Amino acid sequence: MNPAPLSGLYAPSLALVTDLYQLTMAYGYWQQGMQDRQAVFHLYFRRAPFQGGYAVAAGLALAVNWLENFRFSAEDLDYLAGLRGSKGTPLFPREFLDYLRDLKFTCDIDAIAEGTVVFGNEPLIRVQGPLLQAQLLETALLTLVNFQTLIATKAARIREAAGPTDQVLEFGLRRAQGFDGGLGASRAAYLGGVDATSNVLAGQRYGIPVRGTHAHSWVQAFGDEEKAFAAYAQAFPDDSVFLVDTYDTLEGVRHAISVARRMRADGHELGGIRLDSGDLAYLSREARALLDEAGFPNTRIVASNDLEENLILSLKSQGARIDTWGVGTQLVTAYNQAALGGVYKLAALRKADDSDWDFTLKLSEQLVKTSIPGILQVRRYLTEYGKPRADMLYNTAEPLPENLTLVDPADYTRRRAVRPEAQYKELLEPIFRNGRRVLELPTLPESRAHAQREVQSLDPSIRRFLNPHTYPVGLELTLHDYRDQLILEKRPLRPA
Ligand SMILES: Nc1ncnc2c1ncn2[C@@H]1O[C@H](COP(=O)(O)OP(=O)(O)OP(=O)(O)O)[C@@H](O)[C@H]1O
Ligand SMILES: O=P(O)(O)OC[C@H]1O[C@H](OP(=O)(O)OP(=O)(O)O)[C@H](O)[C@@H]1O
Ligand SMILES: O=C(O)c1cccnc1
Repeated sequence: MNPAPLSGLYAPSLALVTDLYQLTMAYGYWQQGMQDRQAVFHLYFRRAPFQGGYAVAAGLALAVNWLENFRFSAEDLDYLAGLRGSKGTPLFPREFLDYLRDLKFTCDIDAIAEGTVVFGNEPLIRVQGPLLQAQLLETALLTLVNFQTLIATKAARIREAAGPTDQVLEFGLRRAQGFDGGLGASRAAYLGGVDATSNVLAGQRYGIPVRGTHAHSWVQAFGDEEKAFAAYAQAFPDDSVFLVDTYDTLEGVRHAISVARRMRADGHELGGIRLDSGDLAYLSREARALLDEAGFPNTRIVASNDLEENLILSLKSQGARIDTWGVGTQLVTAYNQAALGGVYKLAALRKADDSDWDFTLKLSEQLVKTSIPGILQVRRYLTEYGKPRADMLYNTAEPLPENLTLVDPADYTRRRAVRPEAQYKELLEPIFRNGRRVLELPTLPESRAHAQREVQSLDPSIRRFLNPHTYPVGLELTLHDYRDQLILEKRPLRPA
């Protein structure tokens, strides 16, 4: 189960998941007769989130699902017909709305597979097609890819801290940014590396394994911890994890052990205990000792309480004996970085007489924020062991020189020569041609497995949380020179 069916939580048509200005620009292009000029847009972010060294690309399957359902329904058009400008006249004439009604999606889309590690300035999605259509895709593509990539990256960091063998459970729904935030976060968190979610709707929609323990209310409802545990064990004799901190954590562990003994006499094993407050390092060590002494070395210790990657690392360094991490708020809200600042920029436009491309850029006072012109591809060079070594952005509309040089877009004096024999792969792959999907997308578990291999293939210096190394992403020299020339042409010469 991969793309979300566009039903239930959503309206049947989602073309109105956009900003008004996309539609006003679309109308303007149509009025000017520019609607079918071929255009190229790139979707990319400038800096990896969480001050980290990488991001995990995510959201493509949701974007594909949205694109395959892209159409303006009768209700959408009725609504747009009712919009008025400040003088009270209709914003959009009927002829334009008829045009939207008959609009067929015909773009070519290339994208980087979900789960791939990506870096600043790299197009995750490249859209080539009629200007009006390509413009209309901006907002929804950004909404989907920014959030999914943000949360998948956070999950990958939490997975990194927990290590390959601990279990990581996502418990965030109650603290998420609404139903849709919770659903999307559960998907992205699974893709990024958590093992399961407590979010049942995400389980149903995406096939993510669902897991859980019980709340304090369960214990409170019985008033007596042992009775509460025994009752839970009666309901789920082979699937019980007892929350032991309602009154006194270590007393709670003793009560759990006493119930676990009775369960064993009946042929069942206690799955685990959960700690949700207090000093998790100390309490988990003490709990482990009590469980081991009592003959329950395989009973798992789950911890929760505002956990995130740095806290997990700290708990591990304190010798915590936690083997299952329940992570909610910090993961699904990407607590320390509210959003990924991905952008969608026009990079090429056919000339009015269709004779050639004009490559376009958006200037900025800061060079790093100036966009990159061209019809870009991302080429990833690999070490002899197949690990990422450096990425090159190049313009596919121009011939590549024989000797390739990468130029750091933030500092043109930093360059690397590409060895001619270096192995590489092209990251942007065709997803749509002329509006038709040409690639079977991987399933969500396949993308998740890909993400884990990808993150592990990065050098630890790039994966670390504190001051990670910058992975080299360079512009191919002729692209760099061309961009520089365009910047100089466009930048006004100010008086000294
Ligand atoms: N050994 C530890 N080292 C660092 N941080 C810890 C340690 N143990 C717990 N924490 C974290 O400290 C924060 C505060 O936990 P603590 O249980 O003291 O307060 P609390 O959440 O207010 O407790 P309660 O749920 O009882 O109100 C949580 O994020 C928790 O995960
Ligand atoms: O801390 P988070 O990372 O967000 O993980 C989710 C939290 O949600 C629950 O607490 P809550 O107080 O809502 O309910 P409970 O403790 O009674 O289950 C759970 O016990 C976790 O502490
Ligand atoms: O199952 C759990 O333990 C759980 C679920 C949601 C939030 N906190 C904990």
